[in-house]
Amino acid sequence: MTSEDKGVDVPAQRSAGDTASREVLLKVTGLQKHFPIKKGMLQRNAGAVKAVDGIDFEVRSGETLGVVGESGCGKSTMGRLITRLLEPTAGKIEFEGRDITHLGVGAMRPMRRDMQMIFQDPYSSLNPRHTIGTIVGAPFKLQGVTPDGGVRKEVQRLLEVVGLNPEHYNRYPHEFSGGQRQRIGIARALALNPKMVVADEPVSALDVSIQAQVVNLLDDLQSELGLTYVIIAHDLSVVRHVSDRIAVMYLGKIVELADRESLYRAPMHPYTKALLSAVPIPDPKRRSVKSERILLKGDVPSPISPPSGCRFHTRCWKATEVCKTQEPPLATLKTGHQVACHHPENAPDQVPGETVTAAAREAIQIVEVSKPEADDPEAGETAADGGTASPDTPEDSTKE
Ligand SMILES: Nc1ncnc2c1ncn2[C@@H]1O[C@H](COP(=O)(O)OP(=O)(O)OP(=O)(O)O)[C@@H](O)[C@H]1O
Repeated sequence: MTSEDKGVDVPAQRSAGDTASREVLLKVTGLQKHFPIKKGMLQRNAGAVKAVDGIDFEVRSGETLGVVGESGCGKSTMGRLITRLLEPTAGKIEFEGRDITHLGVGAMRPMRRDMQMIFQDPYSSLNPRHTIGTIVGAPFKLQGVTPDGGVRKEVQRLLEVVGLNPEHYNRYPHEFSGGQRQRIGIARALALNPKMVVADEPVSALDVSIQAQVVNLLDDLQSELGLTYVIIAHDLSVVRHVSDRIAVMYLGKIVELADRESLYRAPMHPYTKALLSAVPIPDPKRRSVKSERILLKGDVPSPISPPSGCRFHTRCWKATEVCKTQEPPLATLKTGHQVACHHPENAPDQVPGETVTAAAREAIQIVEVSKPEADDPEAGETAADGGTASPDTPEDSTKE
């Protein structure tokens, strides 16, 4: 997010090319997670929730991969799979070239130092009965590690790194605001000096005025500590300025994966185009310009029985007969830009000559929205996002 978006200073935008030459830290191939549905006294198998249904991607050392998509598309499940908090149904996960797909708890323990997770809800992810000193110091205990200078000193250093007062070591989570609690979660994640951090909706439970501070903190920590991030978010405005590349998920699949610039400038998947139409325009000169928002009319189908062919065809305004029957592969149609679509935007049609179905003509509603004035940045974010942020402490006073 820009200073125009949020009214705060943010680091300069990163260049996607910066990380392209770095080594691959995480490689995911054909990853699946199907949650079985059991029914009746005998707990018979009655199908499965196909939460993640065959995804491939890589994350390079030092880069940030943003993962976006609507609620229920499988983002959190993907995050828990790659950090091995969940056992995959199929596919392969490699970390630094090592196959970790089915490592047991014991074999994973040393790997846990290198991959950490930050959770969405800073209220429920911290044990209310533990002091923040105990919470942030817990990873040392779990790993049986004593840092130089002792746990207390290191925890206090970590609290300072994330912008909290080290003197608050003995305080309890309820004494902190939402933004401060998320900083505690970040300090805990950093304790063992990880290589990769998976942040699952790290700011969506926070007030919009505090979201930028936490995103900026993550960005600063990445530069200082050389971290690699996978940042999960349900809307594109959160990951916009911190991601090098962005993966868009829909019903358990990656439908588009591209360099940030390329994705925002010329999205290829109609679903991405619809998501982007809800993101505020960051250019202050164009803020008051009217723009069109694409409202997808249909509900998200069930991941228990996703639609045949392209999973998005039931909500897509470009769908043709081939979309109903043939699943489009995630193909590289431009350098650094992969898309799974028979009729992509901003690229040659992969199945030209097909006619749009009658249902597709009814699939969307175009709404003209006036973008808010430049001097009211936060109003813009809320309006365009449908006001999704929940109330929080009004100011995130750190180091009080
Ligand atoms: N333990 C589970 N057992 C059964 N189904 C599950 C389980 N965890 C997730 N699911 C289902 O898998 C699908 C994907 O869920 P997931 O939480 O990964 O999506 P998400 O994109 O992160 O959504 P949200 O932003 O709402 O968390 C959903 O339909 C969800 O109900």
